[in-house]
Amino acid sequence: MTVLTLRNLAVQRGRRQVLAPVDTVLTTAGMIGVIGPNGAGKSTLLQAISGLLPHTGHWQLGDRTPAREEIGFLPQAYAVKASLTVEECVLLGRREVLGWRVPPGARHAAGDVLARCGIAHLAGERMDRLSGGQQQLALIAQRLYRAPRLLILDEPTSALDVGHQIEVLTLLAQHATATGTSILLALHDLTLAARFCRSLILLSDGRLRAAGMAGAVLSEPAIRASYRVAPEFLTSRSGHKVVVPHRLI
Ligand SMILES: Nc1ncnc2c1ncn2[C@@H]1O[C@H](COP(=O)(O)OP(=O)(O)OP(=O)(O)O)[C@@H](O)[C@H]1O
Repeated sequence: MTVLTLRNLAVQRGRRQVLAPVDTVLTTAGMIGVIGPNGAGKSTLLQAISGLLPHTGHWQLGDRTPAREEIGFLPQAYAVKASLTVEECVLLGRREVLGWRVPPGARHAAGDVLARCGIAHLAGERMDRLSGGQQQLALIAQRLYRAPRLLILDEPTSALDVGHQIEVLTLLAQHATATGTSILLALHDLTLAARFCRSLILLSDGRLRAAGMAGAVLSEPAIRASYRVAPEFLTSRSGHKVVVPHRLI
């Protein structure tokens, strides 16, 4: 069982501390979700762990901090302008290993990842002619193809329809279990977070509000204080927790 340790991880942007020291230890069995309202510091935390933002404090996975090349990071949705095909985009995920000559086995493996992401039919399409959601699926496929030790995804389902949200989160959870990859991802949908993440980190106003097992983090007082909504908790027919936010009155 791998453990993610964050020790006083903090980020300063200019004169402002946008992330106050985060100090917690979580098991990475199952996915770890990072939740919190807009501007809470989710992207900041993920970018700091990815090595893209200078930070103070320390973090490690297991008994060491992984090198940059062992981390796969997918930033929040952005438009891809490159005139690459989807297959080429996926293959670029392992460019350092493959070089510019792509053996047939590598193309086969890329095709397999595209099929698992449900977009094998888009392999020959140009990235810059895809919809936002299709681009997001292609970029997730690229990160999976890269197969890093730690996969960090910033709102990977933000542009996806409900069917693809479930498909991608199921795929990521299976990938984590099958390969032992640790996955850390920011999510806005609390019902999806409850269903797919074993552990959660809840941030608001640049501070850690709660961390631990998903069921404990998604408490009425924590959600009320962080999101300023009154949550109603239901249980779906399949036994999953459903979080319905209501306006505070
Ligand atoms: N480039 C920047 N320069 C200065 N401050 C920034 C910059 N980017 C983000 N911030 C500030 O850092 C704080 C945390 O932002 P962050 O993007 O981490 O929030 P978030 O939880 O990911 O929000 P969202 O859900 O809206 O994506 C915000 O107050 C934001 O204004």
